[in-house]
Amino acid sequence: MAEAPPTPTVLLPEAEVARIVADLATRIAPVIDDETVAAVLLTGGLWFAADLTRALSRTGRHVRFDALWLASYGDEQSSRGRIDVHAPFQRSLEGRKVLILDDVFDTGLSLAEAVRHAKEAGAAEVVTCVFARKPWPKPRAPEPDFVGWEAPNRFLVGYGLDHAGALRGLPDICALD
Ligand SMILES: O=P(O)(O)OC[C@H]1O[C@H](OP(=O)(O)OP(=O)(O)O)[C@H](O)[C@@H]1O
Ligand SMILES: Nc1nc2[nH]cnc2c(=O)[nH]1
Repeated sequence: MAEAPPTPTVLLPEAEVARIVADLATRIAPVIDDETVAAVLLTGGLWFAADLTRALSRTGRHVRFDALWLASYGDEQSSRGRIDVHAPFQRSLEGRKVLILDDVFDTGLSLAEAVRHAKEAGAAEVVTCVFARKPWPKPRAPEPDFVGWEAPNRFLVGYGLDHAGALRGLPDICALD
């Protein structure tokens, strides 16, 4: 029989997640406007993007929304170092400010690729925000403009982060290692 997966250890309970998202919204709202396109990186960024856009609305900032479906990890626990584009942006970004949202920043390859796609699509300005940033021994470029939480160097699950497609719906952020 297959070995049971390790039990997730809670690192950031959902109340802390909510507090961090609300704080991010108050920091981001002044640097964007209602013409800004919030662009989520699918799939993992979906939970954070849903919460952040609602938190922005509570501050009176009602952004547009789009998605870019990138995949670098597949079902692995480390980056394959190659980014596949499963689905491009759906609407024109020409001349717009774009707020790219993702759940986690690790090697930085996904965010760099997303910024490149947004600029290629004609974005006038690109602002980036990740919920969690993991440590990395070498410089990463670009660093996100906004970071919610400095995460430890562990394999994270929950709040969009998956283990081979599972556990994304955990409301807390947990470590699986
Ligand atoms: O900084 P990086 O090393 O590029 O890692 C970050 C990316 O890894 C995860 O995506 P993944 O490719 O696993 O796809 P997913 O969104 O479907 O989970 C996560 O959602 C980020 O987009
Ligand atoms: N699920 C998951 N995906 C990642 N992508 C980059 N880092 C991580 C991580 O810690 N967990």
